[in-house]
Amino acid sequence: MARRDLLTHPIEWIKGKGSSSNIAVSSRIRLARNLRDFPFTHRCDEEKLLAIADKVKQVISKSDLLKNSDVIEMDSLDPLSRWILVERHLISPPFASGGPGRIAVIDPKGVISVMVNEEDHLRIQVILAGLELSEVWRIANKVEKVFEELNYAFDRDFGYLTACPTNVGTGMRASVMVHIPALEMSKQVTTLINECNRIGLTVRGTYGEGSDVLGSLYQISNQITLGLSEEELIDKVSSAVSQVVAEEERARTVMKHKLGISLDDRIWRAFGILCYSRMITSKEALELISLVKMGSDMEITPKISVEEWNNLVLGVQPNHVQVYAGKQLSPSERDVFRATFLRERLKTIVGK
Ligand SMILES: Nc1ncnc2c1ncn2[C@@H]1O[C@H](COP(=O)(O)OP(=O)(O)OP(=O)(O)O)[C@@H](O)[C@H]1O
Repeated sequence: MARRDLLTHPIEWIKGKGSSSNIAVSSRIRLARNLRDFPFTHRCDEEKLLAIADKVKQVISKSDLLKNSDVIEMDSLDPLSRWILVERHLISPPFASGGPGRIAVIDPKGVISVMVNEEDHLRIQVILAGLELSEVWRIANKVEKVFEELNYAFDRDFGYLTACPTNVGTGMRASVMVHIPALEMSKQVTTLINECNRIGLTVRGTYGEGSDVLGSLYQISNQITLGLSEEELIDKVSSAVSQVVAEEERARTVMKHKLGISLDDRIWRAFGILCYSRMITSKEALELISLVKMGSDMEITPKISVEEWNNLVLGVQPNHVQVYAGKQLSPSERDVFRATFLRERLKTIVGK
């Protein structure tokens, strides 16, 4: 796939259709599965990794659900294109380093993506907008069935066997990306993280384990995979996220009462910088976009739809900027390009 096509390939979650999607941006389930007849990926030589990839490709070619998907060999993509897939949440950052037998399978709607030969032989991922883990689970289950003929490594006592013991059991991580600027501004995030940890959930940065939080986007997911059923884990994450959504809404109302005009001023200043700056880093842009989105939700600044917001968030990421520009840019040229991109996009949004 050409780089430009990677940017125009549909991705369902960007559209923002789904419950509470102004705060619960996207729901994701990933299932880790391994093939019984092969060692875990870190113990496989190149020949075995390629054999796994071949088996997966054969199954895909026969599957009604997946046969029209793009099957992308990581090593056939240049690094920039790989990072576009990461920024769009279709593959994980470690997978972008490529390697033999590493393929990404992406369905035409951009709902399903499967990483082959990541930490596990198969990492099945489904993402939809909003707090929609049950629907995501329904789809993930169907994808899981497609690959079942490859004979999953499964133990009657432990469940699905995975390369990292923390995933043994269901092999499932159910996560929801939440946009919580008001909880951040009112310094309630540490309490939220502690509360989540206490009930067996974990809070991660925007791009998963070990990544930074960008533009107040946090990922809440199950920590344990053993001892509870998939449905129980999904219920646990869903009800915690519903509470977080309610707390974020409450924090916004309290902030509006407490800060009044100074909150309006802060949000309008963010809006002004996005509309008029001539150079801007991705970090600053994401922080300001986050404030302006909250301002739009609170009817302080002009309406920005969830889809427009998601496109702004993706569009300011370093690799997206590079591809939009169509040529290699230095970091400061990127900042100039990003500022121009934002001015133009916001003009269109405000002019609607
Ligand atoms: N709710 C979500 N919406 C969109 N993208 C998500 C969501 N949750 C996770 N991701 C993306 O999935 C990728 C992997 O995230 P993370 O490392 O947390 O999960 P994992 O690979 O399932 O976990 P593990 O650490 O157990 O291997 C990241 O790029 C992250 O952006």
